[in-house]
Amino acid sequence: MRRKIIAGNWKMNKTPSETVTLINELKPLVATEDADVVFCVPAISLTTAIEAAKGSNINIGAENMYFEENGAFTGEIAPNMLTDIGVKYVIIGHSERREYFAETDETVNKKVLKAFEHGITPIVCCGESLAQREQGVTIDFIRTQIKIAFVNVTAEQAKTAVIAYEPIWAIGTGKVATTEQAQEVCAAIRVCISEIYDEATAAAIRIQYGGSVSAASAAELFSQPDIDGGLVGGASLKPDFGKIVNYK
Ligand SMILES: O=C[C@H](O)COP(=O)(O)O
Repeated sequence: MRRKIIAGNWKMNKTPSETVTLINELKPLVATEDADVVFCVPAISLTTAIEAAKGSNINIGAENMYFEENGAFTGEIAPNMLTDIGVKYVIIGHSERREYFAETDETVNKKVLKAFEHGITPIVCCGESLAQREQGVTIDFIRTQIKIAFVNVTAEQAKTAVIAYEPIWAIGTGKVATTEQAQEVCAAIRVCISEIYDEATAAAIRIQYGGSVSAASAAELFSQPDIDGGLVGGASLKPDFGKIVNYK
């Protein structure tokens, strides 16, 4: 039985001081022993967030990371800068990074490899556009994203990875995928992982759904056989996130 993992993606929201306030507010609400809870916060707030989350079950993750060790990459964050302060998770290849910051399947793969090299768990994002869904190419597209993201990743590494399936048309739109749509794609991702590796790897890897997850939709989504939790945007900034984490 896979352990659920419910992560908040704060995106570009909250200053460092607002971060302390929000973590203190959410701490008692997200307390659970039944799932891993991760808050992915802006880079400038990581240290503050780690300090504020001390003594709680909240893990702190980054929203992005660069794939080089160090050097002339102005504005980027190296993997050892994250591990040095105790960051355990990093979101990689979010659709907003792909759309606005030119990330590609290839850079996603480089970042995934680099995260594993440094012992950081990647939350690898994939997801189709509305046009792709309407063209009937969703599964083909997602399979390509997954296959490239996992090039040269070992089975042992893949077993510890997290994949977030986020249909782009459902992000921040209030238009959550139906439970059937979300389960269908998450199941297809698991099949893809079993083809790349084996059944054991497919059974171990955790697959989240993301896209307008709310307190109202979490229970049904997270009880699907291939959905192991969620990557939550807007609702992760509100007390509602407590209800999502304790969805049962
Ligand atoms: O990473 C999170 C997703 O982009 C979902 O965002 P949302 O819950 O605001 O739709």
